[in-house]
Amino acid sequence: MEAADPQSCGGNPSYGLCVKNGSSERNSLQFDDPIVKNLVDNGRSILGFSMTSPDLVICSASPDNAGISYCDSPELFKKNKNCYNLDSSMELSLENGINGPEVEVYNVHKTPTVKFSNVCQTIEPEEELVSPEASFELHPPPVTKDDESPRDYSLNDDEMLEDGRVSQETESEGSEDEEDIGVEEKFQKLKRDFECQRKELAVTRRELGELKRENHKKSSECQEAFNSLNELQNELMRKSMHVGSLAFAIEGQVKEKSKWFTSLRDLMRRLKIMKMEHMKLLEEAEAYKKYEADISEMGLIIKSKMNEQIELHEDLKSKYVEGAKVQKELYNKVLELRGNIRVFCRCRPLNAEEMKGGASMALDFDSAKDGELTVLSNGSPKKTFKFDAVFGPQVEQADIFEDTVPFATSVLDGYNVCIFAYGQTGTGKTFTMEGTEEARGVNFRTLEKMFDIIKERQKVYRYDISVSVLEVYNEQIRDLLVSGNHPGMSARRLEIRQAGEGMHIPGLVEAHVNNMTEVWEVLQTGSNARAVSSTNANEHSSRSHCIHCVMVKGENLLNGEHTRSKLWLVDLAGSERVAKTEVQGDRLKETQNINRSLSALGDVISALATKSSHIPFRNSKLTHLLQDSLGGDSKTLMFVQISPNENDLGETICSLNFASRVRGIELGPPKKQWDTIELLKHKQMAEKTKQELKLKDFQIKKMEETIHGFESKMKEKDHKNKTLQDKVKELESQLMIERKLARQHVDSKIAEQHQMKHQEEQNNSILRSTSLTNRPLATLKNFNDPAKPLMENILKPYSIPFSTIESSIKCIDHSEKENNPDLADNKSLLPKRASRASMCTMMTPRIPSAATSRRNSLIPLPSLTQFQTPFIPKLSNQEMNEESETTNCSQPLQQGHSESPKEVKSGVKKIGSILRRSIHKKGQVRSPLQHHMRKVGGVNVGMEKVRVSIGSRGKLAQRGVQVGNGSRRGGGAKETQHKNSHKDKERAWI
Ligand SMILES: Nc1ncnc2c1ncn2[C@@H]1O[C@H](COP(=O)(O)OP(=O)(O)OP(=O)(O)O)[C@@H](O)[C@H]1O
Repeated sequence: MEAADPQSCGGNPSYGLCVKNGSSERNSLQFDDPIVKNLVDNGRSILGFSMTSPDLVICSASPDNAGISYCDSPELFKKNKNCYNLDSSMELSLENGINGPEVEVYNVHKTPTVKFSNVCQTIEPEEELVSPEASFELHPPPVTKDDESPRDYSLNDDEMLEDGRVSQETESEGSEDEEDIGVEEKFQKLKRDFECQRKELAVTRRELGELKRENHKKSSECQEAFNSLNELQNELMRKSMHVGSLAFAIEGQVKEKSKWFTSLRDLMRRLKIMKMEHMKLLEEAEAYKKYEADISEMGLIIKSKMNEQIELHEDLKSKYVEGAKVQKELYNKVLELRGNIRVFCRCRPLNAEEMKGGASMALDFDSAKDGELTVLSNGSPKKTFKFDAVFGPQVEQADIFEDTVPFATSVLDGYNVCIFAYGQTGTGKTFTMEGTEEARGVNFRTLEKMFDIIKERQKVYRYDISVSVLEVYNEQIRDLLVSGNHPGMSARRLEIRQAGEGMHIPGLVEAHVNNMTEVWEVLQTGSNARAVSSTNANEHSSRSHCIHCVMVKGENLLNGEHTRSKLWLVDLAGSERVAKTEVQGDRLKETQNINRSLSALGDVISALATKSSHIPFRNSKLTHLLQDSLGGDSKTLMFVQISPNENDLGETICSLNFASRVRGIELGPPKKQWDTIELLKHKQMAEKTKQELKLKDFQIKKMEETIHGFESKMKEKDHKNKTLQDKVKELESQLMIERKLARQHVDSKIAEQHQMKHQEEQNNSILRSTSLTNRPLATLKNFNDPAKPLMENILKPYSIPFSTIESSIKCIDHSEKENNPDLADNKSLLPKRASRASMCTMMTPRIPSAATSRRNSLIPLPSLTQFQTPFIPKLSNQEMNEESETTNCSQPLQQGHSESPKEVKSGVKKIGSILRRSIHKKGQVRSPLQHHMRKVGGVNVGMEKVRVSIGSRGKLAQRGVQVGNGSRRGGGAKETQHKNSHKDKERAWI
């Protein structure tokens, strides 16, 4: 069967069916209705389904029949315009399926429109949809009135006869001039043709009936698909709602989580700071521990030193005991010497001149060993003197010094010692004291001995020796070590001052000597500077009293004792008789001064001998200077020098008498000359050390206290750290509990939602059943009557006013729901939503919704906005109400009159694309969406992370959904079968 070409049919605007016979004869059945032409055109309907294929509906916007789509191809439209009457239009409704009798043709002033259904867009244009698939809902087509019987496009026999008659009349009128026989034959032929055509028409009618039935089948399948599509949309809607609520819950959880994280971060920072402080305190504590260890080490060292000192002290004590013994022995010897003044008598030998003059010896030295000296007069003993020692003319310098050594020792022991030589001029005083280079005198030897002893004592004692050399010349003190002081020259006068430690001459040069070389130089310097002149008695007579003052500072290294002692080595000027020496001028003056000072010395000695209360030390410079040595607390050694010449006997006896008086002086026990300054210094040092020890003890106590304080602080810090760590742990545990509670809350919400949905569905089903029961029995009969068209049965329940659905759509603001789960959970809104969903669930066999997988992102797909913008705004409230009303009315095909063809086109396109996409999504894996969501990137990253963190919850939710659908599990096998069949159908459609 082919659609007849209008042009081939004589250019008549009317159309018909051309039937090919087996004899290749082409008979055409012409119809005025262009729809019939469309039905048979190329075996495919421009309505979108094939007349020859059982696959039925191919969506006009389907890419499979893009070139044959209905009304969306301008070419076809143009072609149709060219082919049909320009003014004619048609209007088909797929809502009622492709039902031949239901196809109505309108001739004039009709706009070709196609009404799939009243597409109910549940999502407002401004809404942020979660899923485009969930954003629309296709409602079943409006009800076709039962009383509207489908128009039968078949031609009646009468009409055909009339047509034949008409054609016969026209032919007969046209063939008046033809022959009668031919007419009869033609008539018969035409009659036969007519009969054939009638038969063919009957066949065609049967075929048309078959086509109708097939059409019914296809329409029922289409309705099923439509219902399943609605079901899927509703499921998608529910899922999107669920996803929105989940997203809101997640957002809340994320916010709470961020708060917890910030608090946790703060706590961690505090903990870090506390840890840093703890580390610092630990370091300080370690440092203090080190200090403590150092202090303990110091204490140990001090203790060891103390022990050493104690040992040394003990050693010194023992040594001191030994020294004390020696000292006692020496003291006993001194006592044996009758006091502290020892007098040695030395007689010089006769000089060559005296020997020439035949001088005789006036002294007897036979008992000299016993310290006795006998003065002879004319060969007979005149007087005997007893001295500590008597040295004859042949006694050498060294022998004399042997008895002098103890005085040197006494000086280093801290005693003041005075060794002086007294005697007549020229008797050898200078020789005894100074000596010569070959025969050193007492001065040199004493100092030498002293240095020897110092060397011996250097490990125990430390000495400082300085030497001053001065002379008393004409009652003036002269410093012989000052350069430029020449004899006879006026020099700066030195005065004697009384100091704490004795007599002191300010400005006197003190030459420090460390060895005998230096001593010799000093002695030579002084000797050279001494005033010496030649007299009758002595070629080199000393005209002054020469005094060597050796100052000794000793320090006992063991006990720290300091001593300051003096050794006076005095070479007195020789007494002489003026008449005898016959001196004049300066020599006389010098002699007078010398004798005066010697007389003063004699007076002092006499006073000391008689223990006079007044000792005239100040009568002369000499006695004043030797006050310490003669005073009693020093040791004195006097060499009384005598001449053996009988001519000098008088002077000898005077000298011996003087010496005898000196020897008779009983001086008190010598006193050790302690260095009081050093003693004071040591006392101060001892006090200082005591104070330092006290301070150190105080510091040690303070350090111990600080260490104790730090330890207590450390303990406090440790306690604080522990408490903080416990707090952190508590907070973490609280956070975990909160997370668990939030998860449980979300899961419970999801479960509640599912339960609510389930209940609502049940309620709605009950309501629908009640509404069905309230319906007329005829309708129910029709519904249950399989002979009736399925669309009639299906579309009946959709008589619910659409305004309620629309209002429910309006009321549900998805954006608000997503941001406010309470709103989403609002029970007042749920029935509206449920009423919309129930329209699909009640009347169609329930297609179990497969557990739709969660979307990978919550952001809307780009296609949604494209879809919403042109289409959704058109569905205003009024329009929707109108549409719902018109849906209820008997003319469903007139609903789209208010819409322009372009809008309808775009709407149809979008609906088709959405349907295709949703079916494609249902039939295929959701990978495209996932792929798309992965591409979304930046915005979705945060939520993606959150999703990862709540993945288990998502699973739980999915489980919850499955649990919520537990009632469906009973028919699980059936459902799966149904699913598979449904999917197979979808694939077949695609
Ligand atoms: N024991 C002695 N052995 C040898 N020579 C001596 C001895 N004593 C004195 N002489 C000599 O006698 C001389 C005079 O001696 P010295 O100058 O020492 O006497 P003096 O007492 O100091 O006289 P003055 O009082 O005038 O100074 C010197 O030449 C000295 O060498």
